[in-house]
This record gives sequence, structure tokens and C-alpha cells, in this order.
Amino acid sequence: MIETKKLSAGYGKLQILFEVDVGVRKGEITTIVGPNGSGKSTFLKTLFGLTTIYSGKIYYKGEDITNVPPYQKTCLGIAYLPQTNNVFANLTVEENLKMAGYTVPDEELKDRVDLALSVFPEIQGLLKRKAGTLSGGQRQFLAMATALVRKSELLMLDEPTAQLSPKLAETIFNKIVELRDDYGLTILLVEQNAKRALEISDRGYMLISGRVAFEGKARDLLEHEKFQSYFLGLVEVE
Ligand SMILES: Nc1ncnc2c1ncn2[C@@H]1O[C@H](COP(=O)(O)OP(=O)(O)OP(=O)(O)O)[C@@H](O)[C@H]1O
Repeated sequence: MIETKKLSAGYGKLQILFEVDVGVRKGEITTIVGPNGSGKSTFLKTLFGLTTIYSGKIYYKGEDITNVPPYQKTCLGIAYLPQTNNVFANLTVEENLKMAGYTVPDEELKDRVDLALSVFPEIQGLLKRKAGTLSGGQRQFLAMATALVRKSELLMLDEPTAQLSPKLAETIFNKIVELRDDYGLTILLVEQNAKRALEISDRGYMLISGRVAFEGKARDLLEHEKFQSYFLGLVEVE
């Protein structure tokens, strides 16, 4: 679905990613884990076109989209949900949902909003509330719901469970699984809660200092000695 080939990128002259090869398969959940500052968020930003690319390529459905600007990527079906500022704070929940489908005819927009609300009933009673007044979890639900209204095919989520209670985080993980299983979305996830994220994932990548340290089936990664050691803090990963 989306694939990078030897992708090197950063901010201005500050290089963060070094020849990163990642492949995200259609209909799967792929998770990127790694220590703080290893470049996980930068990788998502780079895929969406928000950093400086020095070399390498990004392919989406086989097409080279390395130099395609963010708004066109949205039109291609790519949704990027950053950790914060992922909704319009000054608009109501309802306005956010309608904005996501502003090019869609009214009748169809209504169907899409109804569908999004059936997946995220948590925001059904909040339609007239300004999005800026929502809790972190409710805002995350709304952000994911707007991707459904837009009919995005690839959803890139940057730490969607950050600062949420364990119970709410679990609900978010369940929604992500639902989006894959019931709506066929392809998901690329960056998560601090690496263990739980890999448990719901098909494939995983570990990024260390801007390089892919290892990759594989999520289950294999969970059982990988290096991974276990790293996350249990038993040994240093080189
Ligand atoms: N806008 C920016 N300008 C310059 N440097 C940045 C910018 N954003 C991030 N960085 C730097 O890029 C490096 C990688 O950061 P990034 O946020 O991608 O890591 P991460 O793996 O997502 O970390 P975390 O788990 O802490 O969110 C860090 O050294 C960070 O300071």
C-alpha cells in the first residue's frame, strides 16, 4: 500500500532518518516502535510530506508520491493524525465531521457521518460541542471518525493512546482493529505502548537512531530477544 525505499529525511540540514525501508501492506496494521527520539514521528511526517527528503522514494499503490504535497495525499486517501492538533478546535464536532466530507454531496455526506458515528458512538452526544473542549480520548475518536467520513484508505496514527487512561487506550486499540477488520482500512501506527500495539498488529518495525533495527511479523517481534530485552530494560540495544 505504502512503501519507502532508502528514505533519508530530516529537518533542514538535521538528518533524522537514514535509508529507511518500510512496507505497509493493504488491510494490515503495521506498527513502528522504538525509543524516544528515534524518528518514529518524523517518519510519519515524512510520508505525509512535512519534512525535508534528501534521497530515497515513497510509493503509494505503486505510484511514486515522494514529492506529492500533503493536501494531494489527502485526496489520494491518505490520512495523517498527529498526536495533537488533529481536529479543528474552534469548530463543533458536527462541523469537523462535515468539513471532512465537504466535497461530498449532502445525501452521501449524511450517510458517511452516520456511519462514522456508528463506529464512534462516544461522540454522538457531543455534536454541538466545540472540538477544543473535548477530552483527549474524545478528540482522538473524532479525529478517527473524520478519516472515515473522508473514506481514507490509509490511516497514519501518531501515538493515539498518548496520555489516555489504560481503559481508554484499550478502547482506541479495539477501534483500530475494528477499522481494519470491518472497514478494510490499512493502518500505520506509531506507539509508545509498544507491546499492546504489536499485539494487535500484523507487522512491526523497530526504529533506532533513525534506522530500521529490525522488522518482521508483529508476533515475531514481540518474541524477539532484542525487543524483549530493550523494552524490559534488561540490556542496551546497539
Ligand atoms: N520540527 C523539528 N525540527 C527539528 N528537529 C526536530 C523536529 N521535530 C523533531 N525533531 C527531532 O527529531 C528527532 C526525532 O524525533 P521524533 O519525534 O521523530 O522521534 P520519536 O521516535 O517520534 O520520539 P517520541 O517517541 O519521543 O515521540 C529528535 O531528536 C527531535 O528532537
